[in-house]
Amino acid sequence: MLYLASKSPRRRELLMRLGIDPRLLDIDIPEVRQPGEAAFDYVRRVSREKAGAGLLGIAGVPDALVLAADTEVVLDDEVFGKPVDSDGAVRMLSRLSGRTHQVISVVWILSAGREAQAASVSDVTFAALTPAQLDGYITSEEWQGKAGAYAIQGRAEAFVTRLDGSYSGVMGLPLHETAKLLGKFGIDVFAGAKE
Ligand SMILES: Cc1cn([C@H]2C[C@H](O)[C@@H](COP(=O)(O)OP(=O)(O)OP(=O)(O)O)O2)c(=O)[nH]c1=O
Repeated sequence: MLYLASKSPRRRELLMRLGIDPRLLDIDIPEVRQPGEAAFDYVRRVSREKAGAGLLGIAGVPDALVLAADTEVVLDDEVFGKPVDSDGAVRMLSRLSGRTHQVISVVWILSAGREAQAASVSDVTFAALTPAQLDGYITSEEWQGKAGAYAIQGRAEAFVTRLDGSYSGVMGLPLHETAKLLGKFGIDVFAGAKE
């Protein structure tokens, strides 16, 4: 049985695209980068902690696999998580405007006896945003709950002049890497296996 340790509706939708309908685990991990912690190490750690918290929540369930992921936006080695309010969103989007940033997603699968992980790093280039575009985007509220204050799967795709990497990875769950990872645990998404 596959459990998804995530509150993100996007991650569930993306897993369902692979034909998997996971059980959901509600986890809440503090996302705080340690001083001196490299951006990539931070994303890996948080992803691992989410999976670990999920596994704790179902301790004793036989054959359980827990999948979790973390996605962060990185610019100039600064990690942009989810903005706390609209001012924070304006600050992040103003920084991303006219520049190329990285989106790092790490997927982690954990079972009682085994774990494996995969990462996806994408380069995303934004056009220079006009004040009107920025205002309009803030009003749309699509930035809420999204790393870097944007969702590529919505209006913000119109900001993107170039994407070098994984679209699903930017959205929160890189499907190529996830399918490969599931294969290591005996779940072949192309064989129609559901769990
Ligand atoms: C950059 C980007 C991020 N996002 C989302 C994916 C993630 O939900 C979120 C990044 O925050 P995360 O901390 O990775 O995930 P989350 O808090 O939403 O969910 P959970 O920890 O319970 O799994 O940003 C998009 O939906 N589209 C995008 O284009």
